[in-house]
Amino acid sequence: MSFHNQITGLILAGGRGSRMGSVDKGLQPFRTSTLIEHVIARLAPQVASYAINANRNLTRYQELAGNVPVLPDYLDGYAGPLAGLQIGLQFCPTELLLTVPCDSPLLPADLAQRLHAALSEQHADVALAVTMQTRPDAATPQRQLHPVFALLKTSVLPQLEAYLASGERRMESWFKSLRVAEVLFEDDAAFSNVNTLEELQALEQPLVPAPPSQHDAALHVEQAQHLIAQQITPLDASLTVPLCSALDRVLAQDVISPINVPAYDNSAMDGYAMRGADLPTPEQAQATLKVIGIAYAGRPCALEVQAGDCIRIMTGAAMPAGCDSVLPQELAAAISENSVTIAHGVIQNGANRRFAGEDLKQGSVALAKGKLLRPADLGLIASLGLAEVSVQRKLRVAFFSTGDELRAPGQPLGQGCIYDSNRYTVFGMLTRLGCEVIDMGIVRDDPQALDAALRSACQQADAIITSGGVSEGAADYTRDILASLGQLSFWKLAMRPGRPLAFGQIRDGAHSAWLIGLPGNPVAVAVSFYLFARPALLAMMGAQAPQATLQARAQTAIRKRPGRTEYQRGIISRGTDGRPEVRLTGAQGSGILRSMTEANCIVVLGHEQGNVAAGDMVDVLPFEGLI
Ligand SMILES: Nc1nc2c(c(=O)[nH]1)N[C@H]1C(S)=C(S)[C@@H](COP(=O)(O)OP(=O)(O)OC[C@H]3O[C@@H](n4cnc5c(N)ncnc54)[C@H](O)[C@@H]3O)O[C@H]1N2
Ligand code: MOO
Ligand SMILES: [Mg+2]
Repeated sequence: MSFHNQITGLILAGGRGSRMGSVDKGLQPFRTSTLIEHVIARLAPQVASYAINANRNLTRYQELAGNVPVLPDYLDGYAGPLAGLQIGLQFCPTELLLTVPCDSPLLPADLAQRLHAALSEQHADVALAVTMQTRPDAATPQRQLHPVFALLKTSVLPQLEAYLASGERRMESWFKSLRVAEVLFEDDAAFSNVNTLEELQALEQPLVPAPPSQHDAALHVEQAQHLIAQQITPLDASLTVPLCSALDRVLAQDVISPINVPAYDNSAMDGYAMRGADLPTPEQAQATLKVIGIAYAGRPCALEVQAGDCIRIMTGAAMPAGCDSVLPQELAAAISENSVTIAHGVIQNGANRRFAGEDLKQGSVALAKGKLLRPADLGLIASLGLAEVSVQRKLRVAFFSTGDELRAPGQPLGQGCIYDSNRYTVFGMLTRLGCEVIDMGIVRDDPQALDAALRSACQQADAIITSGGVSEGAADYTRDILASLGQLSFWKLAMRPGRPLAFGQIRDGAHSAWLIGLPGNPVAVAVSFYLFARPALLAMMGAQAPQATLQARAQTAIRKRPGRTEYQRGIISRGTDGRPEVRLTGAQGSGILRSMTEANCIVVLGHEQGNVAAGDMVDVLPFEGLI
């Protein structure tokens, strides 16, 4: 049996938040949501189900987590984490309970898996996370226990209850009475918890932009993305287009609903509209109502029902005066030409009535500026009666490949030459992003040719995407020309593939354009486009389109060197237990484009991460929706 099925998660959110001014920590805003939502996103894939231990705002927690159990302490007076553990163990439906605090939003994705392995191997009662921390006052790293990150057997509950009954409340000293397995985690930051609002702010801004003098330092992926996001502002250019031309474009203004949707109360079923007051009581068992008229969608019935009356009604027809409930016709006990019989208990008072404005209220924001318009968005705008919509003008993006060895498909291939594939990958990605593309072909490895091509692109385009010539070879000129025409922001990244990438802005006369110089290797082109060109272009469009990662279990071990982020081509599928699992597509060389076409996702292995064992959870970026 997979370890997931044996583990119930418990998020400890029952503290006073004293050092944060007594706020409810789990509900504090963090990045785009709340602390606890980040914890849930990390914990949920690792466990069969989870509950929250909270002592305040119970309904709010329930709403955020989608109706998971929210358990207040059994002991009174904010008795600390052991009180949370007690109620968690009492509730726990599985053999094992995994606790995590609500204020550690970066908790490890492989926490459950690694604690579980140690617990089983060492036949322990509890497995705890440990990291090595170097404190300013100590010369060597010290072992730091994280007792709130614990995997426990539920069989320890009687021991915990006896300990609490003796008046004890300290967690670490209780653990001393148990068989404990300690598991060393490398990434200390994953256990960072937030005690003060200052710490929260510090965690919100972990990305320190590199100073301009450090162009040559290899930036972390997140630092580079942060620099791009800091520098790019949306173009201020919109136009009004007919609805059918707005698909895949970015909304330039909020769409405000001019009407209530639906505009009037109506029926959700074909059946009989009636007064809920006429439904039979248990004593009556049945009631027979007189059918006095018929209501169609688009043809309302003007009659008003009196006690004992009903009106035959079609789905979407306006509710007739006096009616508040609809009996679906298949639930009637008997139907004759002029009457319908209803048994007790088949519908509730108010059933099957759609209220005016239940979808959208007049004057409310139906869609927010920045939305990338998908088919359902067009439908929603149409449902408001709007035939046109204000969208961002299409981004104009010029692109070309660089390299003396490149030949266009369809041309003969000379000695030492290869076909230009990057331009077609880039064309596809730009087109999918809804850009107006300007294909400038192949440019030779020649500084003058490159200078001329970039100036011409700058005259025509908002952004320029090139490939090749950004590394340190004798024929790699892109960075130098970029620097001579404007400003190079950074070029070297701690990632693979895609180590070199030139990002900056160039000017020619009154025109300026952002330049993203992708590396030449074909897989590096695709990966770098995803990670840097896509967010940069979307930011220029003013679009809100975050990349969604998900987690999957690695089917095999993956080799990974800490100190750079790696992106490996993978195939994600549903495992025999119904959960996502991922395998690599084979050789990962950055020139092997075939393994990119075989893949349906990229496995993202974080900067600090080391080797991945088979069965570990890894982050995955699905291609669907990206390219
Ligand atoms: N001494 C070092 N050499 C290299 C390093 C390094 O750190 N030190 N980095 C390697 C990495 S990683 C990459 S990625 C490449 C990046 O190279 P460039 O951006 O300078 O690109 P080129 O040198 O022009 O070409 C590299 C490679 O890609 C092929 N290529 C180029 N354009 C296309 C195209 N349009 N279609 C298909 N294939 C293309 C080209 O023929 C080369 O094989 O540098 C490494 N070197
Ligand atoms: O960035 Mo390179 O793609 O590792 O060859
Ligand atoms: Mg090169």
